[in-house]
Amino acid sequence: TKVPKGLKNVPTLSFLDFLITIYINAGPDKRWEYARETLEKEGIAKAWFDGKWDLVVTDLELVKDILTKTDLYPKALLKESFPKSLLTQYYGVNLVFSNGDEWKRHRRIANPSFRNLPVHVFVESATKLLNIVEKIDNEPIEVKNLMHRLTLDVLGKAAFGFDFNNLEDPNNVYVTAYKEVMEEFRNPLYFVFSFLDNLPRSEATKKIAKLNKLYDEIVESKRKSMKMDELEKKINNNSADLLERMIYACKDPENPTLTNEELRHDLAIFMLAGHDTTANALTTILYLLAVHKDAQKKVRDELLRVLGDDLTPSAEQQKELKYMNMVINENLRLYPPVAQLPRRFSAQDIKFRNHVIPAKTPIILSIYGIHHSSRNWKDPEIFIPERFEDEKHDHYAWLGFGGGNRICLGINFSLIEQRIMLCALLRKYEISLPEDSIHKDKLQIEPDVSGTSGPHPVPLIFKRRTE
Ligand code: HEM
Repeated sequence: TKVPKGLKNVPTLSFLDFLITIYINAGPDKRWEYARETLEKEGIAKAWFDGKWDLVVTDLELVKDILTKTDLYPKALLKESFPKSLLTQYYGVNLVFSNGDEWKRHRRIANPSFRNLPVHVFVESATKLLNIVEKIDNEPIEVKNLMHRLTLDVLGKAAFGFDFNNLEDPNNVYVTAYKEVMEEFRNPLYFVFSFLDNLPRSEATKKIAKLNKLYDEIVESKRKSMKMDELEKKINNNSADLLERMIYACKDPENPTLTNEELRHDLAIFMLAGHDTTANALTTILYLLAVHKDAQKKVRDELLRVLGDDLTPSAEQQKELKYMNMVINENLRLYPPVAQLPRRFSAQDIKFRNHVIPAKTPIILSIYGIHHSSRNWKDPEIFIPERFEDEKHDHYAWLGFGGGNRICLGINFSLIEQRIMLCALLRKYEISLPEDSIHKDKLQIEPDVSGTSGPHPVPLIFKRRTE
């Protein structure tokens, strides 16, 4: 396709390289290898994708503009990018994929729900996790699967009071339905060639219908049966889930309300935004601690000093877990679970340096690239938690949770969940990587067609501590 005039002088990422990355099932790390030289030098590049020219961005000045001027750079909505896709059927318009007033309506209802976090849910799941690990002392346990089961349980309970019980029952019917739907979404062909969405996918549609029915029933029954004074009580004693808090917020005459369908789409996106991301983050952080024994010891010493036997750090204590927090940041820098932000596009022609980004150009912000660029970080491939000691880095060089007003709503949710799981595991276990691990030299990362990415399965050994 013809290159728009304003993008003529923007360097081009090779389409052949792109096809190779699809063919070899490359993760964000391998894709960055192909793009690194161009993007480290220029900060922007154009890439042909699905019949259009996309702009890939790592330049921090432009990144700041994109994240702060959301009217100039709205998000591409699913129904616009993939009109007939299963993704659109399942996620619809929601808190993550919406713009302007519609987004404000969702965010206003959801914001207060994230103020009090369900620490009891985290602790309950941490206890179940320990029960599982305890039975397999000193043998490799595949951590990625375990962390996905754990965070699915946490999210189900915290978001809508549903116990997937995936830690204890890996083949629960709803878990299977959820996994199968996610598998359908992962097919890269549908991202690259969206015309394929015109073909019927009846099996996949049925699976989605099953999950939608579950969410719908939960939303409807809560809306109908919950009396306001009951809800208020639950909110006051912090036992209400996110959905109940959102339903309660809808009743406030000051707030615009959300329909049952909109709430269902929010639940669906919470499951993706909150479960896979934190699961991948926990997996990679456990891998890093298994490989960097000195860091593991420092995190453990610190948590024993700050918390002793307690499993529920207060807000004060969480701040005191300084080294753990640095390791959490460094983990999200090295292995950002959201490797690239959902696409934005330019709402009008935008001047940038000597280029003019034409209106409607799809824009991809590469978090992986920003986190691994030697322009932003010294020795970007090396694990150095201390680099976060005095937060000297550029504000937009670390975007683990995004930035600007579309910044992640679940930051504290995820951070507290991660801290509690690390406290639970490290206090009792010494973690190490088996000698024959495929990750021995480097963590092997899976493809990231949908924007979220994580490692290939990571078996780790948990040896009970004797001290
Ligand atoms: C390590 C874990 C997590 C990571 C790495 C992560 C990352 C992100 C990123 C990068 C964004 C920005 C997306 C954009 O600008 O287009 C985002 C947005 C969002 N995240 Fe998270 N997230 C995590 C956990 C969670 C959790 C636990 C929840 C909820 C339970 C959550 C809910 C959301 C929501 C609702 C948004 C959309 C906010 C908006 O547009 O107003 N996230 N997240």
